[in-house]
Amino acid sequence: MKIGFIGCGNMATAMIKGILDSGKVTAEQMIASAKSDQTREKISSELGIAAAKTNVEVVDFADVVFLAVKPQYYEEVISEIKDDIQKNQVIVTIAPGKTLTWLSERLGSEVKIIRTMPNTPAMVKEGMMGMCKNELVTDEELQQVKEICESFGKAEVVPESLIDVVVGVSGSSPAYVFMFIEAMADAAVADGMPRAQAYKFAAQSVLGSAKMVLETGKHPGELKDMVCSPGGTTIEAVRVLEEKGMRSAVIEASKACVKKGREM
Ligand SMILES: NC(=O)C1=CN([C@@H]2O[C@H](COP(=O)(O)OP(=O)(O)OC[C@H]3O[C@@H](n4cnc5c(N)ncnc54)[C@H](OP(=O)(O)O)[C@@H]3O)[C@@H](O)[C@H]2O)C=CC1
Ligand SMILES: O=C(O)[C@@H]1CCC=N1
Repeated sequence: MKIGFIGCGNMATAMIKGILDSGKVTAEQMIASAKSDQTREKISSELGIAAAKTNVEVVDFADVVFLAVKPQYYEEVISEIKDDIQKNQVIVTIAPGKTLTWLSERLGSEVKIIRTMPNTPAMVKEGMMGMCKNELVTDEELQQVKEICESFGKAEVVPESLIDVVVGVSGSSPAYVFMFIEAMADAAVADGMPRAQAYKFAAQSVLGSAKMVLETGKHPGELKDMVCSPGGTTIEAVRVLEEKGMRSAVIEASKACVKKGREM
């Protein structure tokens, strides 16, 4: 299978590296385009795959084409490539807000489309992706693309109605987690710990806690209770987090994120 990326920024670079490292596809089977000469140079030198001069070149080469430009450029890029898309090709989108209906109206009603929402932890092969398809994509084609995407993390098929929710819970959420890590480290620095050490302690605690949720199958509340000794330190922190509205802040932030995605 030949894979192409239109746009090669943060998200595409992470995905391409994961795909290449998995060995499922060779560098000769991949191509990517970008706006600037500088990025095209990086595609050849850092990723070691062909750098396309035009977006049409990507479509002419690949069986599966990822649209990895910012949502505001989707319309422009689609009008550039739509006449070159063949019936057996699959177009994979990664932008928030661009529904299968919106995409079909612009790409053409006969085009196979998979709509996904990845996240940047793909850079360390710990991504989380939600994906859905239009009726022209076969289950086998969806499975093939899913397997490619699993080379940079986990992927799950969801109904399209949940893709905006995926933006809130995993597409954008790494940003909230980084803020949480930064804040915990700031507190440690305030109490005298060197900054680099503070990031390590904070990040490893988040990594370990996330693993506990995934690997023990226990309710997060139960895991929280296991840390809170009666009359101890943790329950004091939990009391202040509740007082400051931590859970509500996260819920409201995530709902604002989902709302924005629906409006895009
Ligand atoms: N960043 C994230 O955490 C996530 C992003 N996404 C989605 O991924 C998509 C890409 O985001 P991200 O990687 O962060 O963005 P970047 O800005 O990092 O990358 C965008 C890329 O698109 C290229 N580009 C711009 N215009 C064109 C064009 N007309 N033709 C070809 N290439 C073009 C740019 O080229 P150049 O480098 O030359 O400027 C750049 O390589 C977006 O739709 C975003 O919503 C989804 C989930 C998470
Ligand atoms: O902020 C954004 O719009 C993109 C989509 C999800 C993460 N980044």
